[in-house]
Amino acid sequence: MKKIQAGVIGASGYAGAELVRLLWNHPMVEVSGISSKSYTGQKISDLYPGFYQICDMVFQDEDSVIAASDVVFASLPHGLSEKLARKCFDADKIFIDLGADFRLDKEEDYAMWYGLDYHDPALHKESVYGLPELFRDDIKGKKIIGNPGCYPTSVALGLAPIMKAKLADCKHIIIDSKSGTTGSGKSLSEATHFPRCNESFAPYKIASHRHTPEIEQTLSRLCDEDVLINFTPHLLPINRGIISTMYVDLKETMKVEELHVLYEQFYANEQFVRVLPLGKTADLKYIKYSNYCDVSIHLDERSNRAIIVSAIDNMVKGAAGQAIQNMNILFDLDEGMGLKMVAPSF
Ligand SMILES: NC(=O)C1=CN([C@@H]2O[C@H](COP(=O)(O)OP(=O)(O)OC[C@H]3O[C@@H](n4cnc5c(N)ncnc54)[C@H](OP(=O)(O)O)[C@@H]3O)[C@@H](O)[C@H]2O)C=CC1
Ligand SMILES: CC(=O)N[C@@H](CCC(=O)OP(=O)(O)O)C(=O)O
Repeated sequence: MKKIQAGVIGASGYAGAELVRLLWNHPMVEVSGISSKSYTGQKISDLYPGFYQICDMVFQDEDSVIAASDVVFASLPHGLSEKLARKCFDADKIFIDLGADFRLDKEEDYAMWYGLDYHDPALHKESVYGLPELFRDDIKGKKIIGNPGCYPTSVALGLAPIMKAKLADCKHIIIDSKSGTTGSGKSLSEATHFPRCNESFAPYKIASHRHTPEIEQTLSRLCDEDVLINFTPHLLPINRGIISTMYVDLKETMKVEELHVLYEQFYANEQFVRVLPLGKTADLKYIKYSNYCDVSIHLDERSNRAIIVSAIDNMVKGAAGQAIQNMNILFDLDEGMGLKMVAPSF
């Protein structure tokens, strides 16, 4: 069978380079081209020596990558993807955007939280929010995918069974998330500078993080009611991983065993969401470098408050791995192809 020609725009960035790493080992993919503006003409292996003698591809311009590809992944700062998506759409190529440009249904949310406008609104009607476990049927047959944000992936997978069963008090959901520093990309920033973040731990963007509308959009869609959250991200002094602890007041009195059964049934057919046995707690250790999302179920019986913990690798399930899952769906392949790696245990 002919291999899929897959190109990566923004392959010099963290999420882009992770895409190249994963696509390189995908049995049905040939990496057709990689782009960077700052490193055009240089090899990816010069920038990231882990690729040396395995993938010594040279960074090209964006148009050359698009021309050579059946599917184009874009991993760029927000606001740069619309024009590329238009080129791909008109050329009948699939476009998978790792940024936020195709994630939000309402243009006013994008304007409010990202300070940007849609320049090609018609294109957004052709796109779909690509969270496979929750919206798989909507993804099939689409040409433009808005790959979910990293925090929103961990939250949506963690809360979907409760939301779908309409068990949550939708106006009082508290989400406390922690991310490793690769979440902020390769640019040098004060917050992620080693002596600043090492041996430190603090929340940031309290009540103002741009993932808030994306999380509310997904949770509202699942329960058919307007959801209001308090979302507090924290910066963890580690490279990879997101752990989200979520507090939900339940409308009915439940036993933790009942809640656990609800989750086990909801995710019974999902290969990348692992509902942990009761008594276990999701832990970044066991999902790093993998496409798995671990979810552990807890209940404070005194307050009838469910406490759900989810863990993902922000670079894999939170970005590149999920994007490849979407590609597999669109090309009618096994959804887990190229993604079934087990996390290292130490
Ligand atoms: N890091 C993460 O955990 C996650 C990231 N994402 C999203 O993925 C996207 C990429 O993020 P990340 O890899 O972390 O970011 P990086 O800063 O590491 O990489 C950004 C990439 O964009 C390119 N770029 C920057 N400015 C421009 C420009 N003006 N024109 C063309 N290319 C440009 C850079 O290329 P150059 O070499 O030319 O500088 C680089 O390849 C973002 O939208 C981010 O929100 C999504 C989920 C998780
Ligand atoms: C630690 C850190 O800085 N994380 C980033 C996560 C956002 C990200 O990666 O962008 P997406 O919207 O594409 O998911 C942040 O808080 O902005």
